[in-house]
Amino acid sequence: MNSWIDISQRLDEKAAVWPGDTPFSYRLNWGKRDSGSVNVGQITMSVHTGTHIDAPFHFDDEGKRVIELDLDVYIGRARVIHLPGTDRIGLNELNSIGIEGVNRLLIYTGAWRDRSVFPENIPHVQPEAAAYLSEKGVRLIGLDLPSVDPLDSKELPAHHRLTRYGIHILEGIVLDDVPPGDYELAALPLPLAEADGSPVRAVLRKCR
Ligand SMILES: N[C@@H](CC(=O)c1ccccc1NC=O)C(=O)O
Ligand SMILES: [Zn+2]
Ligand SMILES: [Zn+2]
Repeated sequence: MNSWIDISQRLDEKAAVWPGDTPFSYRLNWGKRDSGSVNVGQITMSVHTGTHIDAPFHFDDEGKRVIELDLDVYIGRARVIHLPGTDRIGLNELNSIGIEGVNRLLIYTGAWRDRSVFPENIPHVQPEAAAYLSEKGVRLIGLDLPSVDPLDSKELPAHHRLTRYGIHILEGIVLDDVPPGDYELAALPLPLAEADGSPVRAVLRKCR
């Protein structure tokens, strides 16, 4: 039996959020003692907290909402690559590794070290990489970072360009202990009808 590797961030009140965004909270609304039978909780969070996917509606008013996203993208064979110490993910970086025929590409950068603190600086995806990625077959890109664009970007060029090329975005994965190679991935969004993003439980299993 091959066991699944959890590559999701833990969700508790220590989870780092985008500056000014809603903190994560889980609250027991009804205690078993009050209800007589059950504990019933409530969560409050930004959908961009921890390990999550972006729907195009996040950066485009006309873009797809989470429920409209193709599920095939989030389950299936994925390649993990390591780009430690890089400040950008562009054609040079991707070319030197080779990603022919890869449909789901997960990138370890190691740049977000302390996940209880929102990072100050992160590597970003160069928009020019989107065409190259799609030509190679990539339909999902996942990073161990809170965004595919620089944190101070308002235009979000990588988000837009990736989406234009049919590449879906997975952010905040944890690849610290995952060697490069081929895996099966499952990282399904919740069936949120209107949302611009969704938390996911992302898991990998080594392909044999
Ligand atoms: N684009 C970011 C999220 C983002 O930009 C954001 C998330 C929550 C609150 C504010 C945000 N951006 C504000 O400029 C992301 O990739 O998830
Ligand atoms: Zn996001
Ligand atoms: Zn994003």
